[in-house]
Amino acid sequence: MSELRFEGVSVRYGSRRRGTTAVDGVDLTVPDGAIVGLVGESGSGKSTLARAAVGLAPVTAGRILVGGRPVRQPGPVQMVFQDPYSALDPRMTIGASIAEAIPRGRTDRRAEAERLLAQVGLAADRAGMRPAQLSGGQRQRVALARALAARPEVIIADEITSALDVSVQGTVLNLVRDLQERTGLSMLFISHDLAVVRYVSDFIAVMYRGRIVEHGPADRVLTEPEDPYTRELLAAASGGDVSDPDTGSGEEPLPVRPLRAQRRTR
Ligand SMILES: Nc1ncnc2c1ncn2[C@@H]1O[C@H](COP(=O)(O)OP(=O)(O)OP(=O)(O)O)[C@@H](O)[C@H]1O
Repeated sequence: MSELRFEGVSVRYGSRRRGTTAVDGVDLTVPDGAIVGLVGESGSGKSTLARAAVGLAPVTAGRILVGGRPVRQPGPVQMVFQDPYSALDPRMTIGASIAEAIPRGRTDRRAEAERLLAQVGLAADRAGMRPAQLSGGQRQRVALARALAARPEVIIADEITSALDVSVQGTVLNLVRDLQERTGLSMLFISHDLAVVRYVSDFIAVMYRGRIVEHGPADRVLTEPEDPYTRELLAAASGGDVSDPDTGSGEEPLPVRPLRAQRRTR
């Protein structure tokens, strides 16, 4: 896995006179093997920044590096979206969708697809099913398996739990943490919801009107926020509205401190 680095990245849509600067001179690093949570309200530019890393938004200034080299397309960054249907062909079986994303030259694609299914917590017999036969949470697991199939250096997850029931969000977040620990993935994890971001992140970056207004270790940003906008987000999220499946009923709110940071400091 590799570091993802945005250096002075700007993205502008539209004409010079009547356009929008969606991303405005962003410097942001996702260290090798870390999860960076990117949080901010709708329209702050999070998705545009992510899309720039996979060639889906025009970089008008700055550069994006993976492992110190300018990012190539198609390349080492894989993105998972809010709506897993965008990545999964409804006519294809789950197994075929995953196998299709495995780079050519690998011998047993079927076995590899089954290994990836297991890695995201789905039984091998799901391979013959189609997306419509799965729940939203299961589809998101398949989307993650498909992203992993491409052997990326970095994964960008853009609002991957936003369309899920609250009771399912926690299981997908736990999967993200487990995958990161097992594979050493570098990950940019985007959500408008700080309660979600703090559950998985080593570092948190806060985006507001196209700029990063705060960035630091998750613990520090959550306990000593420097920017007033971060404080607002914290106040809004302090109840914690994500269920943690590990706590039994699935209805317990998340603790205010992120579990990830707690584990690291034990
Ligand atoms: N293809 C596009 N053409 C023109 N403007 C765009 C385009 N995509 C995004 N924008 C604008 O760029 C700004 C940032 O949008 P973006 O979707 O990146 O924000 P976001 O923080 O990801 O919000 P959301 O979570 O709602 O997607 C917004 O003002 C949006 O209207």
